[in-house]
Amino acid sequence: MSMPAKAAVFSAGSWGTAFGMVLADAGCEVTLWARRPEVAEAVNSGRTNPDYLPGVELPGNLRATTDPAEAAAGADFTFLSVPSQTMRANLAEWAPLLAPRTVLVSLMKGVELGTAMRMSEVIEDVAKVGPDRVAVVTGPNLAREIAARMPAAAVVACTDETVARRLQAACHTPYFRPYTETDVVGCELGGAVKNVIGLAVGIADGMGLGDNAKGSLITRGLAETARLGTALGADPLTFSGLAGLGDLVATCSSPLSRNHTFGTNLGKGMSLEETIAVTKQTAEGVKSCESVADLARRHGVEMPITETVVDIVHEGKPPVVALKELMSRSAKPERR
Ligand SMILES: NC(=O)C1=CN([C@@H]2O[C@H](COP(=O)(O)OP(=O)(O)OC[C@H]3O[C@@H](n4cnc5c(N)ncnc54)[C@H](O)[C@@H]3O)[C@@H](O)[C@H]2O)C=CC1
Ligand SMILES: O=C(CO)COP(=O)(O)O
Repeated sequence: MSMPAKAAVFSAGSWGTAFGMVLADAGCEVTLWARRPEVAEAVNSGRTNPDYLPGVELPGNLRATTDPAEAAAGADFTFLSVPSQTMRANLAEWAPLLAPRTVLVSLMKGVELGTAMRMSEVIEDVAKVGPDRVAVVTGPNLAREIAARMPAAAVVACTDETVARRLQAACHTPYFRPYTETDVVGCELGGAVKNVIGLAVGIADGMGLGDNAKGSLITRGLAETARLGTALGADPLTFSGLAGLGDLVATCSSPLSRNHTFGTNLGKGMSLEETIAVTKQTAEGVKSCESVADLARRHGVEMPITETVVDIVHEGKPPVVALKELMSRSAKPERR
């Protein structure tokens, strides 16, 4: 019988903890790194993480530590689940501690501000590893539903398909069904841009614009995601899969989504400061809307919904004005 895979998960937020649970249920030996001792203590002694997943009983084979070296030791897979904008600094600290042949797996959905780099690019840059040692997990995976062991599919992507298959085996459970993919660029962009479109849909919901507006924003949002992806070498078909349409539908229809909820609050008339104050967890689109817009401008790609989100969130443009401008853009064919 082969040894169970060893997994390190950095860190113990909503998704790190829920995904740690998936890995544990799939038979991996999992160590979760937590920033705060009280979180590690709650996981180890109480089998809970009340700050991030209240009411969820964690499996006994999920251990936590605040020592990054202990978490990283001997891991076949090292999962990274911190806010995208702190990842570079976090990984710079952890890189010397990583197991020599570990595969680094991004669970994150963001684009770095300033560099406009995807998370796998930041990982390669900081950890000095090739693309065959870097993978991504993405798809319609709201942490609270996964933690309740509700069924979901996902994508595990790596340019090296053998690595993707190993990762697939490491996280396949009766309630979590991962599919392999080699289009890492498309998978990462799908996840990062859906957070921005999730904000846009939330704003529309908050304004009471109805379900036709929602369907229109989801579809046109997917069109601009695919336009950016194609310019960056992604396979356009990836965006009609779990990493694109699947994730977009889950986020844009769920009150569990932080990005959707953030947008809804803005659309209802809350100020940015008030909205940030009531948002307890990471809503990646708030920062990544700027880096996605930056990436699009660098490649000469038009992303009107993303630009509108930047205007509303960061430039203080009233949503009613932004709506009027979006609707009065010049008429054009649906596909071009
Ligand atoms: N929550 C969800 O349903 C899902 C989230 N994701 C992605 O997972 C990533 C993490 O998100 P969540 O776990 O939801 O966020 P969260 O806000 O629940 O947890 C963030 C974690 O990062 C840690 N953290 C925050 N600032 C840090 C810093 N400066 N240095 C080190 N650690 C720091 C926190 O202690 C916490 O453990 C994001 O990129 C998100 O888009 C992906 C799929 C599902
Ligand atoms: O990525 C997610 C679901 O797949 C979670 O979305 P939020 O970050 O908006 O909560």
